Amino acid sequence: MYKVNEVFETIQGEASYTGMPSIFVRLQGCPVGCAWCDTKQTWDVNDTYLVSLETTVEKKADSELWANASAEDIFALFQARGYQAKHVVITGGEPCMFDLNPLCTLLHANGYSTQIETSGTFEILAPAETWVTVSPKINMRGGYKVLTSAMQRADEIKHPVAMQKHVDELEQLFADSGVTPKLVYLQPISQKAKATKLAIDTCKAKNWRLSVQVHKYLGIN
Ligand SMILES: C[S@@+](CC[C@H](N)C(=O)[O-])C[C@H]1O[C@@H](n2cnc3c(N)ncnc32)[C@H](O)[C@@H]1O
Ligand SMILES: Nc1nc2[nH]cc(C(=O)O)c2c(=O)[nH]1
Ligand code: SF4
Ligand SMILES: [Mg+2]
Repeated sequence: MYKVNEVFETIQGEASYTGMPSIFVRLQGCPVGCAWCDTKQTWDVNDTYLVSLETTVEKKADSELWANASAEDIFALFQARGYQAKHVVITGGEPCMFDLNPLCTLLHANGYSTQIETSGTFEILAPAETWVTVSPKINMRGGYKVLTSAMQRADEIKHPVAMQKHVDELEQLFADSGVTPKLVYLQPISQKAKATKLAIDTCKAKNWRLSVQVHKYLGIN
């Protein structure tokens, strides 16, 4: 069973798939502890907040409510809701705390493409066709380390930045892991002007790409 915080249909707002109509499945639970995390409501799994899957879909605001659901339950929900998007983004929380093979395999068999948003701190259990976005978490409170296997599996790296230290840590990770990723995105933390300038200047200098969380500028999910 997967622990589901929310399911919604929107436009992917980050990195290579920006602009792609997508169904988001946000899973509950994350021990990594990024100070600037924009989804802190997904960190804890509290049995007091266990609800039905329907309830999580009808959320009007971020909350810690979550539901147990199988891959089949989640797919049935897409059909019941009449979602039209054919790309599914599995995020969290930290989705790689779950075995994502059953969900991705079922979705691929039904004509969907899949993408995972992960911190790279847990083994990635998903089919080869799944697009993997690793947003490596370096020196966060929870003390988790980015796995070299995650760096090797990544189709793209997306790194939130607010200060030069974050850029330096990323380059150190590339050196330590021996992985030189093909696609590197810098994402300004929380749309701050200083973070955005740093990201643009660094992208120009290193031939990396900018990812600006388009959904936040648009005021949509
Ligand atoms: C909320 S995380 C969930 C998936 C997974 N735990 C991870 O960190 O990749 C989804 C994406 O949002 C990014 N993110 C979280 N808070 C952010 C913020 N305040 N500003 C910019 N990006 C942020 C993360 O780095 C990650 O790329
Ligand atoms: N529109 C939209 N795009 C996103 N890309 C990654 C997101 C995430 O929270 O993982 C996200 C999100 O929450 N909304
Ligand atoms: S790893 Fe992802 S969900 Fe977990 S705290 Fe960091 S940004 Fe938030
Ligand atoms: Mg988000």
